[in-house]
Amino acid sequence: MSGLLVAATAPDRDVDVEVAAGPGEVVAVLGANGAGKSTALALAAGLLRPARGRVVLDGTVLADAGGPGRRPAWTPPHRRRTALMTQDALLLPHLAARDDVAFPLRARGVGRREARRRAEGWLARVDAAGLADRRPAQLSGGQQQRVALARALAAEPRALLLDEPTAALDVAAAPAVRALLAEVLAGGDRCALLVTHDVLDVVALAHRAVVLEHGRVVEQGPVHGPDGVLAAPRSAFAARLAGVGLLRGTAATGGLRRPDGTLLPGRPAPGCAAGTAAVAAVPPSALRVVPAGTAGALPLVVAAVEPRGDVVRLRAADGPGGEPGPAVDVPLAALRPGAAVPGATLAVAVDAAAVRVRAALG
Ligand SMILES: Nc1ncnc2c1ncn2[C@@H]1O[C@H](COP(=O)(O)OP(=O)(O)OP(=O)(O)O)[C@@H](O)[C@H]1O
Repeated sequence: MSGLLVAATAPDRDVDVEVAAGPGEVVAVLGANGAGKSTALALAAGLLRPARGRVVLDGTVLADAGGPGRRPAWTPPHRRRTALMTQDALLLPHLAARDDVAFPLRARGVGRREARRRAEGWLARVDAAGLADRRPAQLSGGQQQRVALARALAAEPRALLLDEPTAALDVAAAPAVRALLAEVLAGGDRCALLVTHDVLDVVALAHRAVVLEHGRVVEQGPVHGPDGVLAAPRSAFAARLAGVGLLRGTAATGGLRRPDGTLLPGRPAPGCAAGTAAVAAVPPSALRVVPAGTAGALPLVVAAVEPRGDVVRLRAADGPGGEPGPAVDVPLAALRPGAAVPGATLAVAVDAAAVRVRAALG
């Protein structure tokens, strides 16, 4: 099998994940702090030995804890054809960028001159040719990440492991590094796992996403499309990341039956049978404030008020499982006195076509 499979339990941590990336696929690994994202990458990179399960890259078993009919196996990190890039570039302080990038090549036995020549090529690849002679102290955060990416690529990995690569960068540097990653990740059959808390990284770089909670995969699917993890999330974490409200109930013809008996209009996804536990993903664009008493309107009790440019986002309280409450955007000039305060009750019309109803997570 081509691509990367991490189906393993970490030692001494309550993390037991199954994450796969096919050839050329970028998989975003999402979840709250402590969910197990970095642990999944550490298992792939060989920084942790699995207590159970295995890690396989392009059909080669990199790690196997062994078991009935399976021998234990272990490939050390530097032999794995994986490259890890973290939010801190971790460049060696005494080395010029050229020598830092040449480091993995030298470790693989490439001669000094040839390693430097190739290192310069990789620096050029990440638009950092002019930085070859500089040491880390002479580089900005964004420049350091470019050099770190060149070093990762120099190892010619089959799997790139990116742990919050844009998290430490300022608002000017992050888009440039993101664009560079998009270029590097596009095409070819090298796969990647991308840990991020940034929805822009997810939409710009990833094809699929897995969501971890307490060391387990709770949700996975494509990033894009109407039933993707962002448009139709099923976990509270993915809904919050996507800026989408999430309501619980049971699937019904024409929407979601809420515990209070009201029907939230929406489109049940294929296979989401009426009467089964379900969640509705409600983007702010699906809601519109209408005059009180409008036929079919639902009440929204404001819990939080967030100014956003020329609109104010009025958000209902979170659900019992921490699901983000649905929110409606109201143009500043259209706000009535008393509407933009916690406790206010608004009437909202729901665009059923924009609300996706999917089976609740087990
Ligand atoms: N070095 C360690 N030794 C023991 N337990 C650890 C270690 N590092 C992390 N853990 C535990 O393993 C679990 C998963 O941590 P991990 O760092 O993988 O989460 P994460 O999703 O990457 O979080 P974050 O977003 O904060 O980076 C947590 O319970 C954490 O406390």
